[in-house]
Amino acid sequence: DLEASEQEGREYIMHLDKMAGARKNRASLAEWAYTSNITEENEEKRIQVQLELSKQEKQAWEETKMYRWQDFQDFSLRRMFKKYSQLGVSALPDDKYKLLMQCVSGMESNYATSKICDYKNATKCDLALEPDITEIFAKSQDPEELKHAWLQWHDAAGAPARHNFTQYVQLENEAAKLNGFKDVAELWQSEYEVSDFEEQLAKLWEDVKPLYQQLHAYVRKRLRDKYGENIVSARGPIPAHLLGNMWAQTWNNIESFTRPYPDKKEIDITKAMKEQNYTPLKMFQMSDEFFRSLNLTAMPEKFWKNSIIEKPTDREIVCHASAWDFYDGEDFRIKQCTTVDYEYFQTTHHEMGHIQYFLQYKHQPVVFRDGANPGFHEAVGDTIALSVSSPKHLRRVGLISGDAEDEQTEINQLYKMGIDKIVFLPFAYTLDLFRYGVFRGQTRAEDYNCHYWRLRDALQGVEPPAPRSERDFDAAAKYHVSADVEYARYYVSFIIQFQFHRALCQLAGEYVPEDLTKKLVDCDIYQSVNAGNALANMLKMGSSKPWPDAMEALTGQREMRADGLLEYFRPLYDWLQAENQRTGEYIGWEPSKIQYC
Ligand SMILES: C=C(C[SeH])C(=O)N1CCC[C@H]1C(=O)O
Ligand SMILES: [Zn+2]
Repeated sequence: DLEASEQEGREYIMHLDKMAGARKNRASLAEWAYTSNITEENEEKRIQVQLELSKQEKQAWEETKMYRWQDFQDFSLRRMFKKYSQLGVSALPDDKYKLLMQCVSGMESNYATSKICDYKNATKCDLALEPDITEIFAKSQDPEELKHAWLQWHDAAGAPARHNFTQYVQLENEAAKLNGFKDVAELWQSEYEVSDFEEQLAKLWEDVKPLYQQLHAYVRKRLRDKYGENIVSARGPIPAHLLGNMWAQTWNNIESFTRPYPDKKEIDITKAMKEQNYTPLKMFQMSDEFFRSLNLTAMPEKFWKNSIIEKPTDREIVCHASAWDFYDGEDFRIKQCTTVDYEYFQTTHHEMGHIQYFLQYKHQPVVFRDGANPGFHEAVGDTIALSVSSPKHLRRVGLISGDAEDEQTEINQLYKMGIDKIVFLPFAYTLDLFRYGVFRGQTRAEDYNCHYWRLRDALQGVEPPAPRSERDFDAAAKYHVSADVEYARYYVSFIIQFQFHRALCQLAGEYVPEDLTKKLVDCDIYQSVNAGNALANMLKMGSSKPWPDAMEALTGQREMRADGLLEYFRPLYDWLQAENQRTGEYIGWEPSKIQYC
């Protein structure tokens, strides 16, 4: 048959792209209907729509093979064809595709509806992750209560997912192979379009590890001072249930009793928010106002109408925060179970960052309406939140009252940022190193839990509160494992957001290297149209170019590097080294003595 010309190819792919937009709109609506009202009927409908759409995708995929797009002259046209030549899980035969959808849906609804019993009242068993268990981890300083909540949650949300997960691994790997990949690990890493992605992750970890070890040692000392050495050892990992978060992925809930200079004025943002009668809506309006102050796009009217920003009382929903693009250029939504506190103030900016990215690239062909790589999409909101969480900005909006800036206050501030941003890295790295091993067959189902804890012990220096076995499956007690969401994107985000922040701060005139009156830690880009325009120019690109081009457009660098993060936390690193020297705290940790293999 005649080789279709490049012009025919262009007409074909633009038509295909329009059809893909309508398909993705239908898929998003069915997904939204299910995750915002978890019922058998809505689950059935969602799977039905996914099945129908996968047939249409397969049909379109067959047609793209008619074109020798690899020889086309136009870069964008070649890139569009390349992306459409990847079918994803739709490459599976219908029966296996349906089974895979059922496995993931089963894990996700188990996670979303899991409940545990109250520590003091064993007959009250309606405690949900949000807000109940999250509140226990934010407030309780009773190791036994925290251990109870940790164990019950892992029993309810982790172990029951093991069978579905094992089947999901098998089917996802089959789909990956049908797309020409060895396994899902390779498929996931192909999203980053570099041949040495895993080596880059390892290199970044080597760069940050010394800083993490110093912070880990300092926190272990403070927790041992508080709970005693029978609960927190001098040289071992930190028990995971004492760090203020179910997964020990962010430690900001223990800041009040571990911060370096406790006699400095308390800066409790959550308390101030409550005292000032903040509501979830006000949090969203403040975030929207920040983005508009940068000359970025306001949330459209449908956003305010269709979003779900508080947990409904009349039905079960997936509470894990999410941002949605309905691919029609008008309908964009957030679904989250907001509570009025500092953590959700951050999350609101995180999700609004996703929506801003959707708005900035909505003119792109559907196939380019994506982050430059998955990490970029996770970094936008967090980058804005780095300005919002600066003392300068919090003072501007009245969430902290004036306090003379001095060395000790700055160390307290960097500590507060560090127990959020530095400690997250080994957690994120562990989660996908674990799953890479599973998808590659290096970790068999009978070793899931042992390998998961070996990695968390070795990389994060945390240990479970009690012995674990293969009757458990603790990895699935984390949303992203139960919901089939890749996690290296957050590891990448927590690195590159500091490269973005530094570049934006320079553009805003808020940061001047070597100028002590313009320090990175004090930077707040609020109202800087200059910074906002540069950010918008990068976001508008979507995934139309390889991500080094997007990174270069904003930062002048073409690779992800830890230098932004290390520069930001430099004063804290120096302080921690001196402090751990002073107390003689052991740096690093010996293997856990808890039985988990
Ligand atoms: C807020 C979201 C939705 Se994209 C999220 O999953 N995050 C944001 C930070 C890390 C990760 C998590 O909660 O584990
Ligand atoms: Zn996100």
